[in-house]
Amino acid sequence: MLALGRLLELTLTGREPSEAIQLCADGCRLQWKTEGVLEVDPLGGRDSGLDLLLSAGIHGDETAPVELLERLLHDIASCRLLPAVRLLLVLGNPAALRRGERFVSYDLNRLFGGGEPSVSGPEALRAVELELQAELFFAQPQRRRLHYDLHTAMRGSQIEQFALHPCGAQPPTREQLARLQAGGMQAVLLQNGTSATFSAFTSRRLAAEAFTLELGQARPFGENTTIDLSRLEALLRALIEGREPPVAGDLQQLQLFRVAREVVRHSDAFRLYLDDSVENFTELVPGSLLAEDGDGRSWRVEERGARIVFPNPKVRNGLRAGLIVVPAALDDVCD
Ligand SMILES: O=C(O)CCC(=O)N[C@@H](CCC(=O)O)C(=O)O
Ligand SMILES: [Zn+2]
Repeated sequence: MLALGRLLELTLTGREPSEAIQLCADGCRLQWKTEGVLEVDPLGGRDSGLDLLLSAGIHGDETAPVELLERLLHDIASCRLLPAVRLLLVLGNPAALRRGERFVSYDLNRLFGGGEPSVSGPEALRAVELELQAELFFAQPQRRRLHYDLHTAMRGSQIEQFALHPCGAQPPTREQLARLQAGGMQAVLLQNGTSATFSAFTSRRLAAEAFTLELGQARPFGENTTIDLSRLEALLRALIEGREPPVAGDLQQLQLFRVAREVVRHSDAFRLYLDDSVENFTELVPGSLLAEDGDGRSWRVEERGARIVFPNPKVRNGLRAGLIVVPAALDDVCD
């Protein structure tokens, strides 16, 4: 296998490759762009016109999707997977991946598109670097742009694999949803308002079809045996080879939700009245008190069918401490 096929090893050891460009025997070209970022260009005749950005490890303790990207790259670098797309592979936060922690000094996925101008440190620099890499990659006109940002969650989930549609993006199409369903996603959560995530950046600023994918519970490297990524892996292999898999028109199996309210931690007085064992998508009791903060702020459950996603009282002040979500209908979501 070509040395550039070992992107994870290079990244975890903080080494630069001795050659930044290598050619596979079948003619595809691998180019190391910067730490954790590798571009794959197909042979001219095999290019399907898709620019595909796959990112993982934006949070350094979410390793299953990093292992998935590494498997795909190994197969590309040993000519077992023949790309027919331009592909950018991104290991988001190398310093945090080396520590096995969500972040080093600030959550990287809150810093894209100038999310927190006052924040400095390694993640602020990395956000700018990844924005630049994504901009360069998606700079070619007349091509289809697709970005999946792969994550795993801190908690267990009643719906194990789901996609988040970023704030500010065009409503998803039925075809996009069907593709996600084909990749094993059981639900799609539509967000509104603003957000400074990587997928919101590529969708809003770079006009990519972009989704964050949640793929199970976060575990350290080598301990991801209970997460089944087979459907997503099959979808990604098909996309990479330029075989758009047949997408079922029937979206009945796919659950849809929208964010009704965001719970934001404003101060150290913030209290979340949910047990640590509560899973994502757990139904909330109508009328119950969900959280309180200083200045008399409180969140009481008002919405019918409300569920909680990503509850986390330990975030920094000013950041999201949970999402109250409600069911949505396909006809209200898509044209
Ligand atoms: O488990 C959690 O609390 C968070 C899991 C995670 O990292 N989720 C992403 C979602 C990004 C998005 O909203 O598109 C995040 O919080 O950054
Ligand atoms: Zn994450």
